[in-house]
Amino acid sequence: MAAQSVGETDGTDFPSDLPYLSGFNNHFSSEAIPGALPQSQNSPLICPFGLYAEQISGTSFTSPRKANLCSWLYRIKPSVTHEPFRQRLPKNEKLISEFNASNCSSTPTQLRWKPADFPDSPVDFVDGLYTVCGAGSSFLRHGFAIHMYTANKSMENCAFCNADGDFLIVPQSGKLWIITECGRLEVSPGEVVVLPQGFRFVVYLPDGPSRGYVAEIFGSHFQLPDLGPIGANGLAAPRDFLAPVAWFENSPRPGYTIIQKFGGELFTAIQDFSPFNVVAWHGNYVPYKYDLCKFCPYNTVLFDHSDPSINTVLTAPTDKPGVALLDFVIFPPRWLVAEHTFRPPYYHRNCMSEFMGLIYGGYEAKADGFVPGGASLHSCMTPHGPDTKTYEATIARGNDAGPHKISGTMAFMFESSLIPRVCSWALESPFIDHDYYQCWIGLKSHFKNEAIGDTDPQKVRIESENGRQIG
Ligand SMILES: O=C(O)Cc1cc(O)ccc1O
Ligand SMILES: [Fe+2]
Repeated sequence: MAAQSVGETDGTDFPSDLPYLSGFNNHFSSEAIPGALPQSQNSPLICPFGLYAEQISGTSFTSPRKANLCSWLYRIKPSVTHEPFRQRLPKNEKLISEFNASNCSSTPTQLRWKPADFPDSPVDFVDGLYTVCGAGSSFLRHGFAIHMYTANKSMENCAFCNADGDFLIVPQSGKLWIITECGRLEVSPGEVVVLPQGFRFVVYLPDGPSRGYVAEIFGSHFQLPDLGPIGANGLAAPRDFLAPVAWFENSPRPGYTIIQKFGGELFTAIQDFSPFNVVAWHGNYVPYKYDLCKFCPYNTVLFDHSDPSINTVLTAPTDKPGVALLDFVIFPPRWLVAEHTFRPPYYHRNCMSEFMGLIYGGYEAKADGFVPGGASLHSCMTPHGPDTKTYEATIARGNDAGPHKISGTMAFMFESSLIPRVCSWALESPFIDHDYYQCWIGLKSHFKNEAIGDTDPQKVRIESENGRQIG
């Protein structure tokens, strides 16, 4: 248990030394005013300072203790104090949580997008969100959506609440100042933030234009991966996950709008106060952030290429052991030392589907075309791997390549066991790279059939048809 207190400050001006609570899945306690947290019970008849007690559950009440997530918030007014929800108009047609033939296509084609331009008219985080692909259903509590956003203005007099699932936001450009009901988080590119289902939050853009990626998961929550034979340490350390400390505002906010995403659609409800009125809270269901530079990568130290799962930061499980609804994997700076090994990612077809993004730098498997802010999708069993330039350069370096450090880069992958459908607007996007396939077309046959003593493909075919043993 940890307790920390901060005073009331202006929500639009974050201090540079914002305090955090450290740990993953801890049961935290935090109070912005000492004494605001009820002691020895969750729901006293009268709470300290006349606060309302309100619970937020991230798992069913009866979930096993090790999976159970909930927090108690002690607030000036309860969340229910608002006018009825109404459908938000105009609709954001490009934000969805059901994936079917009316809004999506299924395609095995390798897909790649260039970075989307920042908007030229004012757009905030909510209006800047658009879904790229996904599978399953928020209603059925099984599935995921991958969204991206470009925005250039802070949210004003409104807060967002996602009833559908958890958001894992990966900012690529532009810092985010996020106020949540548990407190404030500053999230810069290179850091990621998880905003669990149901929490109200607002996104400010202190640096101006911003772009990034969002993985949304329905019916599961992120965990740290098991470490197996790696041992007790390595990859993302629990203490590097940072949750906010309690912070509240208490000024009247006429016409304040809660924008609730529910079944992929947006609804609004008006209230006359800020939802960031939680003076104290405790629990293990909290927003948190993580700095990817703190990740301690493990990899091969003699030969061959490790599967990317070795660098899993967070995993959202399904009910099948070892099968993820969504893994968040990174490709951080690290030494490549493997001997007599093709060091870039191998050519492969995967029964899982792989969505990739690039935060900064270059990606080891692609010499060109995959740039920061861009994205790629290689779905279930779609072949992919290093582009021709990367292959040829690796072979040219030969077997004697000494230890080499990949630096100044941060690529990531959202990998899912569900097969994503791709949104029509993503397929029709002006940023889609129609020539993506070309990056592999130049891969030549280097086959030398020493047994036959001939490399002419025509002759090799005839020999083989004559029944002679080849290869
Ligand atoms: O396709 C990709 O680039 C991601 C990836 C990287 C790697 O090192 C091994 C497998 C894999 O899917
Ligand atoms: Fe892959």
